[in-house]
Amino acid sequence: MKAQLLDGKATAADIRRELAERVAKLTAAGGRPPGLGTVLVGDDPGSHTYVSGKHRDCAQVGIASLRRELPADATQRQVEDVIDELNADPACTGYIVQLPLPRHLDANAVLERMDPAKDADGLHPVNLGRLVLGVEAPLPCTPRGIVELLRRYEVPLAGARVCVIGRGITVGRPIGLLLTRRSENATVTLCHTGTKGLAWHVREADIVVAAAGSPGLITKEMLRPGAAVLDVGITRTDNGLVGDVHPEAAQAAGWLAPMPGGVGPMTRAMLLANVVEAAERNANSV
Ligand SMILES: Nc1nc(=O)c2c([nH]1)NC[C@@H]1CN(c3ccc(C(=O)N[C@@H](CCC(=O)O)C(=O)O)cc3)C=[N+]21
Repeated sequence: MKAQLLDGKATAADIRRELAERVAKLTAAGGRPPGLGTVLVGDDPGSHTYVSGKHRDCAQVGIASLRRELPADATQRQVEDVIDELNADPACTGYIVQLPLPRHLDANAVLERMDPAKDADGLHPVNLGRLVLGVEAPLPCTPRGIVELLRRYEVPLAGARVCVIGRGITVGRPIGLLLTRRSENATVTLCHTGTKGLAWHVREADIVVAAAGSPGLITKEMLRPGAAVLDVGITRTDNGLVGDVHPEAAQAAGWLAPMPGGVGPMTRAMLLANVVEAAERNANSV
């Protein structure tokens, strides 16, 4: 039996259509269109591709684009000046700082300087804190995209055993906070490079979120037959992009969000959703 596809590409396209209608409503009322800012430092080709994709998505939905690019040797001061500028710019509804930043820069200081109300990534410490507290705030895009994908395909979450592999700030750390809310009610185990007996933990899981960045880490033999498997790993190799889930794992999985075409497009769609929601909040507060 082959796994049912969790089609992130098609689902993201549906979400963009829904968001385009909400943007049209905002602008029909005479408001200015929402604007997404991106701050890109350096010339990592992967980062450039991602940022360009985000602006293409914006154009489709009616969100204006504000691109800010700095050279790889930009100083902390120069990056923070751009942050201050976007915080003050009324045309910028929300923005992201593309990660990772070059190593000589202090990424945490940059993130803390952002206006939390303009944090389209949900990665500002105040917003991560609100997530812990259960206070409404922009949510981290990849975890939100994963939950949305599972919901739309009606993968059972309540009581499900979820195994997350990877403790990164954008995915592994925050996703447990979303999935263990009362509204989702899953039970989450967070595995990482220090985990003993990874295969055992994966085998217990109804849902596996592979976000370690380790090519082919999750094999068919590790999976509980019928498990939902979401491949969030992306490793650039000479043979193109490789995910964390071994290609043969599809034979054991009940559902599969592949890479590409799974969680990546959902991440981008949730970024747009965070911006549209921020614009709606602004419209309601004037
Ligand atoms: N501040 C910040 N926010 C981020 O959300 C963020 C970041 N920094 N840094 C890098 C990672 C990575 N990331 C991806 C988003 C979409 C795809 C995506 O759409 N992938 C396509 C394939 C893309 C391709 O072919 O290159 C897919 O999976 O189908 C991939 C990766 C967001 N990130």
